[in-house]
Amino acid sequence: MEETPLIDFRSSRDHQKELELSSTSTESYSKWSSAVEEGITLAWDNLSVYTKTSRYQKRIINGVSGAVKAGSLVAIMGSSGAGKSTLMSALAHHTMGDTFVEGTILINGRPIGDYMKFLSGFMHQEDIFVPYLTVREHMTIMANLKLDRRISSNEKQRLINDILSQLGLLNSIDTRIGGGDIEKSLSGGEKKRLAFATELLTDPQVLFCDEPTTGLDSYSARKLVGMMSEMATARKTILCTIHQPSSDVFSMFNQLILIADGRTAFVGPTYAALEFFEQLGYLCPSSYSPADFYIKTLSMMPGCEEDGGRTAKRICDQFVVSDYAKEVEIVVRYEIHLNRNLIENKFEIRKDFRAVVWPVRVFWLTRRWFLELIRNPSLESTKLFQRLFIGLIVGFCYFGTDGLTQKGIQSVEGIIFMFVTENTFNPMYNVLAHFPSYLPLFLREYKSGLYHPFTYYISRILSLIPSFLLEPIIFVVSAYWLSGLRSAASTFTATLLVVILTMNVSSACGIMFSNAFDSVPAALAYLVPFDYVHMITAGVFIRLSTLPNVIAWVKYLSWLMYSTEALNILQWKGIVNIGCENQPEGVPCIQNGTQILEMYSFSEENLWKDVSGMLILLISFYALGYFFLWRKIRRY
Ligand SMILES: Nc1ncnc2c1ncn2[C@@H]1O[C@H](COP(=O)(O)OP(=O)(O)OP(=O)(O)O)[C@@H](O)[C@H]1O
Repeated sequence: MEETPLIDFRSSRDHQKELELSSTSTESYSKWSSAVEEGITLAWDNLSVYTKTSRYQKRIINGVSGAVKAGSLVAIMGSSGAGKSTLMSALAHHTMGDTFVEGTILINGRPIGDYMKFLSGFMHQEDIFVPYLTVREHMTIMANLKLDRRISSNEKQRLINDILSQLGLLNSIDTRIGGGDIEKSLSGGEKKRLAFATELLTDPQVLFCDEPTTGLDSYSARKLVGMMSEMATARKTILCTIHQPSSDVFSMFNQLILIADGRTAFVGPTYAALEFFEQLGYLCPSSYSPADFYIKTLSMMPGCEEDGGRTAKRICDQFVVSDYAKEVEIVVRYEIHLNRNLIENKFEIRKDFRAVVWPVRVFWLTRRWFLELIRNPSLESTKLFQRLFIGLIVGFCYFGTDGLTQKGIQSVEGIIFMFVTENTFNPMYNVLAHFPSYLPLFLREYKSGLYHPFTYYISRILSLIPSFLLEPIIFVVSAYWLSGLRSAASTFTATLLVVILTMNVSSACGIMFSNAFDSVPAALAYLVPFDYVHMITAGVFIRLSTLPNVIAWVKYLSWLMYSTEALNILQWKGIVNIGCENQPEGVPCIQNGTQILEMYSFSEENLWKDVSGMLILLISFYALGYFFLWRKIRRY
């Protein structure tokens, strides 16, 4: 394959000395890297980015062109709101659903596309982690999701230790990442470095970093940018939006893109920007750092927007006709030429890469969610204790119930009601926040190609399965024997299975609702009336045969009805000797289980129908839950 000739638009000038840094140790991991080791030139032409809502459309980036070649460490600078993040997201193919991009973006002559997920890394401005994981756990899980499956565990650990040590995080390897109420956790700067470390795992060819130094002290910022500079010397292409870098940090960037109000004010070597500003009559005072000077000159200070705007416009207009713009134009035209003439692109994405197989991906994700679940005290341990407590209260309240007496019938019905409702409403509301709470993390990881939404969905559900089993077991075991229900082991086991199924259907219904709506309050607003309909049609509060036709069909969608009927059958089937002692005169005496079942319009024959009905609902709720999740992510 022929080597793509790269045009060096710095070659015509005496530019600053390249930093003589030893080749980065991340190079040694590129054996299994997801892209082959060739330089990447990124070029964009007439690029505009819009946001569009139903009510308005706004142009954020305004027909800009530019190019960045392999080995560049690029600072994208401009005042707040100038469009830096938007430009970088567009170049990284990382735009959100309400944003659309017009124009050409090419990587070595190839239009950018979904393949960017495998070629590039993206470090976001705001870090999102699973707070209950330690640094080691986070990195291990990420390595197992991102890296080639042929890399051994030992190699992965070596790579992780190496990256963490370069970023000064080795001492914190067993510290929880933290956030919220976790006491011992990483500092903001350490989290930033951890986010960078996560991106380094795959040794990407192009790295986009949105304000990587924000929140770092000057030493850490220098160290981080120093690492990026080393990567650039290894032919990586790195773009960073950056705010107020110190002079020595700024001097490590060899390319500069200045943005003002969505337009390009400068693209070219960092050393040349001062010269360009000087040509236009803007001299950097000796007391100013160049970075501050550019921002100040281009910014629209409150109260002086008009003047600032005029200055920025003039600089942008002058840049378009400058020699610097012409040099950029040469690279852009060359890339477009490669594209038009279908010249073979000089990189093959994932040529030798063997991705982790699906079940292994599910395993690592499930492990992550499970760790989060068991370590979050507000979730699992509290819930298990609560179930034990309520189970014991139910058991003591109905202590020693004798189902073979007239009074006992009502108690048994009360216990069944508690078994059904306690395993319906609590679990259903408990899972409502489960999916929305990690939606931002999921969207970010999904967009970076880490996994398919289905993998995420399955793993989140699998991580809940232990509690979906443990909770009803604790509840039934603590309540069943105390309350004096039928003592046959087979009846107890069947009751336990029905209750477990009930809890699982309820949770699946909660998961469906949590994915169908954008927030927990919105989901609750619809779930509460939904629950009422199902509760009324459960058969306890109304004889099912008397339901008006218009609503009678709902009972077939009510797992509360299936569960109540199944538990009634288990308690009353075959019971023939209910005593009528002390029954007041004139009050009818119920003598056997069949009469009780008939009283609620239940049938002894329906046990398997009830179980099947619940299984069908379980599968349907999970399927609909996934459909709603899939529909939701299409908006982003
Ligand atoms: N999805 C969006 N919907 C509406 N406006 C948006 C959207 N994204 C960005 N903008 C607007 O576009 C402009 C540029 O935003 P952007 O985040 O790119 O700026 P920035 O230069 O990175 O700013 P900062 O340095 O403060 O992060 C801002 O005025 C912002 O409010």
